Amino acid sequence: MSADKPKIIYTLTDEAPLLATHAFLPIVRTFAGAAGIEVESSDISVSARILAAFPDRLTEEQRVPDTLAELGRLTQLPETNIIKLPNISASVPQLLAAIKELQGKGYAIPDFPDDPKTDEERDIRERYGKILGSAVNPVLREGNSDRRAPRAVKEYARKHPHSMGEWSMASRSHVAHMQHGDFYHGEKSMTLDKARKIRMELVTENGETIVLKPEVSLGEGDIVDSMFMSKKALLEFYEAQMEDARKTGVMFSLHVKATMMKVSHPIVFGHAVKVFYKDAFAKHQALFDELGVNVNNGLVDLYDKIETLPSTQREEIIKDLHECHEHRPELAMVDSANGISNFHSPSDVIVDASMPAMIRMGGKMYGADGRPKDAKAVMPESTFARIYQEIINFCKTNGAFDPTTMGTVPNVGLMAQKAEEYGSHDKTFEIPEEGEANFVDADTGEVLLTQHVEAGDIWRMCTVKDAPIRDWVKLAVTRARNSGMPVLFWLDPYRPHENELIKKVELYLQDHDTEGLDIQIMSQVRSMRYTLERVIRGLDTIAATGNILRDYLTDLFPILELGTSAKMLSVVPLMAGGGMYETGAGGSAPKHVKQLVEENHLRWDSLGEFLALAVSLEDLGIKNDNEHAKILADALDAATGKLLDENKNPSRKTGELDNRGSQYYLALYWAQELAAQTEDKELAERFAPLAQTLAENEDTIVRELIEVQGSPVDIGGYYQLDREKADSVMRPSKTLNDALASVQV
Ligand SMILES: NC(=O)C1=CN([C@@H]2O[C@H](COP(=O)(O)OP(=O)(O)OC[C@H]3O[C@@H](n4cnc5c(N)ncnc54)[C@H](OP(=O)(O)O)[C@@H]3O)[C@@H](O)[C@H]2O)C=CC1
Ligand SMILES: O=C(O)CCC(=O)C(=O)O
Ligand SMILES: [Mg+2]
Repeated sequence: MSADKPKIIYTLTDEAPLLATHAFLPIVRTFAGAAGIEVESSDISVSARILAAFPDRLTEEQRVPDTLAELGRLTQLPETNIIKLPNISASVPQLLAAIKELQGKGYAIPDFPDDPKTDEERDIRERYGKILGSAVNPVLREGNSDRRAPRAVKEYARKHPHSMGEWSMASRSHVAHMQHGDFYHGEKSMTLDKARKIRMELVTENGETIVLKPEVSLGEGDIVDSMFMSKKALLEFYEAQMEDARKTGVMFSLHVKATMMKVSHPIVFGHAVKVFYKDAFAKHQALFDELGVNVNNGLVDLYDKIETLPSTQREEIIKDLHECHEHRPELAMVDSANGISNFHSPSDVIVDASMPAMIRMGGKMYGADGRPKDAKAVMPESTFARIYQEIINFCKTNGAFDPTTMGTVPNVGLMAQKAEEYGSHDKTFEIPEEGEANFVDADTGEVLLTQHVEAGDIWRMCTVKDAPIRDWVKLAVTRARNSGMPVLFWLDPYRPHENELIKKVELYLQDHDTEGLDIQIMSQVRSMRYTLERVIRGLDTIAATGNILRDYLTDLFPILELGTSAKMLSVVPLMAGGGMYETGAGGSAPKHVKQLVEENHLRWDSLGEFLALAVSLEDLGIKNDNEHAKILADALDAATGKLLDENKNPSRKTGELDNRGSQYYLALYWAQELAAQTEDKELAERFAPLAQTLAENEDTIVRELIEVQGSPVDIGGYYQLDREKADSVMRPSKTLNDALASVQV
């Protein structure tokens, strides 16, 4: 293989996207290979990341390289081209399940120490800590985010609108957030006048200094925030909201992002569970402590830990838990058939996807009886929760959005170099005792920002570097120019952090030619209102937002506009010059894996991946001056358009065309486009036979892909698939496989 052969790095991730890759990668390799492009896979699944963390516990054959670290290094090189599929951002219950599966497969990795006591346990806990939550994205996303629905996708949604629940003026659904004592309330922020090393320390009431983070190095012009959430205020808020929901007879639901805010939100989640079941906790606290029950990991943790108890004792606890429901509101359910409630696990309800689903369903969630009902959506932190109340108000007044006429809301999101909450993971602390929580200049001893905190409060530092802000502003201007759409910066001058950002945005906009562009800055709530007024008139508006709103809005609008965020194009122009091409915003869809395993039907839509690959190839073509890559990219774009026109997306129902069938049609149209193009005769000739074989055998291939459906399949694991088994499940058409294998590479 020549050293300078252009290369795409294709990530292997988890769950549904990984299964889809088993079918799609051979297609990609066939097409790219014929054009002289190398496609290298890189396993960043949660299981691979676990194994990479414990080489000392594994045999030589079992060891795997630290691919994430390697990919992180590559993001710094201008030639890097990565296709990044959604991966599991693991909660503790997911991590525990993955560990158990790997141990069962003979890997001598250690148990997860929830409450480490020895040095060895602390070391293990630290290694696992790096795998938990959003561990991949902050490393790879070394650029800002550009997410949008391409025109063809938007037109498809207009022609084939998804279902939308009705909204009524009488809907009782609403958002509840804290009014004081949350991160928004007490936030302090500053732009650094010079490069500084900052220490995070707590000076307790009795004068002791506890260093929580010895040093964070920041540069001149970087923004740094200190914020805390008061435990006392949080508990009072939960109590009041639960009582309000009970009295008014509306269902209670909790929406957090325990994966991305992997330190703070599990704590916030755990408090909700403890308040809801406070009588049972009061009665059994000593036993729960002894058992090491930690409901920050969900009620599932409690149920697992009491498994070891004698049955009478266990049943008494369960009875006491059930009794709490008598004095509490009805809880929203994740899986009513199996009694799985919103409190079961912190990663079952993830706010970016769960709130749009509720809004799409006319403001409803499922109750214990399996019926959709109005719900109180509790999001303690008010900083971003307010946007959801604004859109709910809008729907109550104007009714549900109409996908056939609504405008589109692309996003330009600030996230590079661990911007904002992405960088807070190792700078978030649960405060051990009352005192002053200070940011101190490690060289001069100067106190830069200070907060008065109490035991149990959550205190954190968020930072955003200056260079990513410049890059974000540039990306927003470029998108405004290329799309002709107005850009709104969703920034709230009352929030100290965003006020610092506003100053920079105003300054850096001056570096660009903005003549004729419509660029405005508005607070989040006003931005939402302004955008929605345009949306219902069919007008498009780019949202330029910070990292959390990037995450929230890039599920919210696509889910309303397209039915799923998986149909979106998601590009990360890496600041060092390379590119990362992601697939929509949708997650890794555990429910889809269940359907595949039980019925051999994969409803996962790989459209986002097709769109990402086309841009990746285009970029490769431009940067390497590689005509083949450009032709492949154009042909793939056209093929994706045809796929949408012909409506060959996966069906949700077993027995109909699924992900594999959709990929077959993509390969057919792609080969046909290549065979038909006249720019490169050799490439046309290479693909003509494939186009012909795939077309001639359409009935056979589709039959082979559909007739296997309907019965369970074995993929050899959940977190670590058996590659061969997964290949055979995901590639059941011999005719298709032979046709692909016949292409000369
Ligand atoms: N970029 C990344 O790496 C991301 C990773 N995640 C991770 O994914 C996991 C699950 O996240 P969660 O938020 O619960 O979301 P899910 O993956 O469960 O997605 C929510 C729903 O959206 C629909 N959906 C999502 N993607 C597709 C697709 N490609 N084709 C068709 N439908 C799709 C499915 O609806 P239906 O079931 O009705 O078919 C799915 O159940 C978590 O571990 C999370 O951290 C989440 C977001 C981004
Ligand atoms: O980083 C994560 O954990 C989730 C990312 C996500 O949901 C997104 O980027 O849309
Ligand atoms: Mg998201």
